[in-house]
Amino acid sequence: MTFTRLPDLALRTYGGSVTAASDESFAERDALIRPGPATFQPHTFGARGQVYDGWETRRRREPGHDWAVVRLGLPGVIRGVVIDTAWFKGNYPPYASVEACAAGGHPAPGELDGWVEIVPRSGLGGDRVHEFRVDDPRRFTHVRLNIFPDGGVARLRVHGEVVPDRAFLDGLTVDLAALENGALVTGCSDEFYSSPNNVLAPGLARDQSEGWETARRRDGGNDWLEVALAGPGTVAVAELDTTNLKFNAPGWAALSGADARSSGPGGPRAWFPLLPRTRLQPDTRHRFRLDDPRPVTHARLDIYPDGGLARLRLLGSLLP
Ligand SMILES: NC(=O)NC(NC(N)=O)C(=O)[O-]
Repeated sequence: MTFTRLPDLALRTYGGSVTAASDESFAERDALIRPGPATFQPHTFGARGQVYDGWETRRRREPGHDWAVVRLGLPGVIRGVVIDTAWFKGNYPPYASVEACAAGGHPAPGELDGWVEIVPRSGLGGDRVHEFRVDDPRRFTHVRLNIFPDGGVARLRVHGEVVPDRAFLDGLTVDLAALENGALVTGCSDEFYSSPNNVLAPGLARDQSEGWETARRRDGGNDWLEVALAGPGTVAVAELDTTNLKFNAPGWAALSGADARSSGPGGPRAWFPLLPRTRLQPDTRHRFRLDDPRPVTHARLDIYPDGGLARLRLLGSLLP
């Protein structure tokens, strides 16, 4: 699997923040982790110059280089970094590198230490997407983008596997299907309009695009997705949220569970029902108490016949 299929651990909507930068005279650092591709309108000049949807520093007149620190919304193992210089044509940085560090607690940017290089100083082009594979098995909480010597970067994507802090999971009732707890969509019938991992994202979906939406289905079948949960656990409450799906909510949904420890991670899943086929309403947060005490490692959501979902929450507890 290409690393760009993994969640972007730095994404603003996953709780990421650009906490410091050496300079942001031309365009604000926050744009680096905005969802979606960068936009551009030529000949749009503000008080600071041409307006860019990205982070852009001033032309340096002294030695040194510019940098921006990003706190990952979802700490984890970084599998690859994307540096996108979209629309920066005469003002892109010719070189960049990326460092990462792991910090506990809630440090201020200046208190971070133990930086290690995860992308060596590499050449960049203007208005281009650059993908760098990362091969370091450690869990990181922050990254630092260095650009040499200055210029503009539209987006920084930090793809990887979420590794949650177990201290905030063990012995508690948590969302076993949350991206931030380490859950991940492992299979899906259709992602025509938007990614199925969206249903595991933190917070509420602000609009239809922040949920999962499938194409209209014409073959008599039904759409579905499969989630690897945060770990083996029992599910007490299922929340199926169709918020923002007003004319395209599924008519019905069913939920199943499976314990992959009995069949092996790649083996066939022995699904058993957690919630029978149940009628759904558009634009509604549905909550259901489940009463099956069997532990599960995976969940499968079937929607009938198509549509999508804003969020899927599976509240329960991990096995000790
Ligand atoms: N935001 C800018 O105006 N940047 C630059 N200039 C133009 N025209 O884009 C530059 O780097 O001097």
